[in-house]
Amino acid sequence: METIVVKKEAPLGWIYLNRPDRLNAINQQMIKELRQGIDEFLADQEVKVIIITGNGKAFSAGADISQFKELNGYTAWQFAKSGRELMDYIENVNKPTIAMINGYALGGGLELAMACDIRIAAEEAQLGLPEINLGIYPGFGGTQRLVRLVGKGKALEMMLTGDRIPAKEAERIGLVNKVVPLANLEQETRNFAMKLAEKPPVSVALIKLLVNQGIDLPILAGLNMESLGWGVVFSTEDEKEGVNAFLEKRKAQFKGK
Ligand SMILES: C=C(C)C(=O)SCCNC(=O)CCNC(=O)[C@H](O)C(C)(C)COP(=O)(O)OP(=O)(O)OC[C@H]1O[C@@H](n2cnc3c(N)ncnc32)[C@H](O)[C@@H]1OP(=O)(O)O
Repeated sequence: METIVVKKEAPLGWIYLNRPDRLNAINQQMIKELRQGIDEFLADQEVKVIIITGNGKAFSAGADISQFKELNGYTAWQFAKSGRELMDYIENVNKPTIAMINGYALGGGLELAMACDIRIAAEEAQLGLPEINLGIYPGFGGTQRLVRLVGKGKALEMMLTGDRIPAKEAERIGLVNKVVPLANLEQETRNFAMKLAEKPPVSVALIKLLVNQGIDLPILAGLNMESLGWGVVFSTEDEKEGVNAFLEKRKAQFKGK
C-alpha cells in the first residue's frame, strides 16, 4: 500500500492515512487502498472495530486538489462517484468504525469521518467543508451526510461559508461524539473501541443497518424492520448468553454467533 498503513492490533484494526506531506489528501490511489484495507479487516474475524486516522498533523485535508486540473466534466463525475461510493461502503460495513480525528478534517477528509459511525477528535482539530472556496461543492457525500448529522441550518452555514470550526464547536453541534486533548486521543479512542469490541456483533450489525437504512424510509417501514430483526437476534447464541448472564449476575461473554 502506498497511501495508507494498515495495522492489526486485535480486536482493533487501525488504518492510517499516510500522505503526511500532502496533509493526507485523498487521491484515486488512496480511494482504492482504503477499500482494500477495510476489506482486509472485514474478512478478519479477530478484528471487531475499525479505526481510521491520519499520520502527521492532519486527519485529511480532503480530496487531492492537484488532481483537479486534469479533470473534465466526465472524469470529475467519475472521481466524485468513486470517492462517494467508498464513503457509502464504509458507512454500511457491518463492523463499527471510528474516525480518530487527529488534526484537520476538511472536505473529503470530513466526508470520510462522517461516513464512520463515531468521531473522536483532538481539541486541536479543525473541521470544515471548504469546497465552495474552490468554486465547487462537497463531492464525497457531504451535502447529504452533514445535514443528517447537524441539521439544515448549521450544514448550510458550514457549506456556504466554507469556514472551519474547532473540535469543541463540532462537538456542540453533534458533528463529533467526543473531544479530548491530542495527547490523550489515541488512548481515549482505544478505550472507546474496546468497549464496542465487546458487544455482540449481530446486534451491532443490525443496529447499524436499521439506523443507516431506516433514516431514509417511511417510519413504519423502519419500525417493521426493527421488529423483524428481533427474529434474527433471538436466533443467536449471544442473545442466550446476554440474557443468562444478566439473570446469573455475571458479565456476558459474546462469541459473535
Ligand atoms: C471532496 C472534495 C471535492 C474535496 O475534498 S476538495 C478539497 C477540500 N479541501 C481544502 O480545500 C483544504 C485545502 N488545504 C488547505 O486549505 C490548507 O492546506 C490547510 C488545511 C488550511 C493547512 O494549511 P497549512 O498548515 O498552511 O499547510 P499547507 O502548506 O497548505 O499544506 C501542506 C502541503 O499539503 C498540500 N495540501 C494541503 N491540502 C491539500 C489538498 N486537499 N490537496 C492537495 N494538496 C494539499 C499543500 O498544497 C502543501 O503542499 P506544499 O508543501 O507542496 O506546498
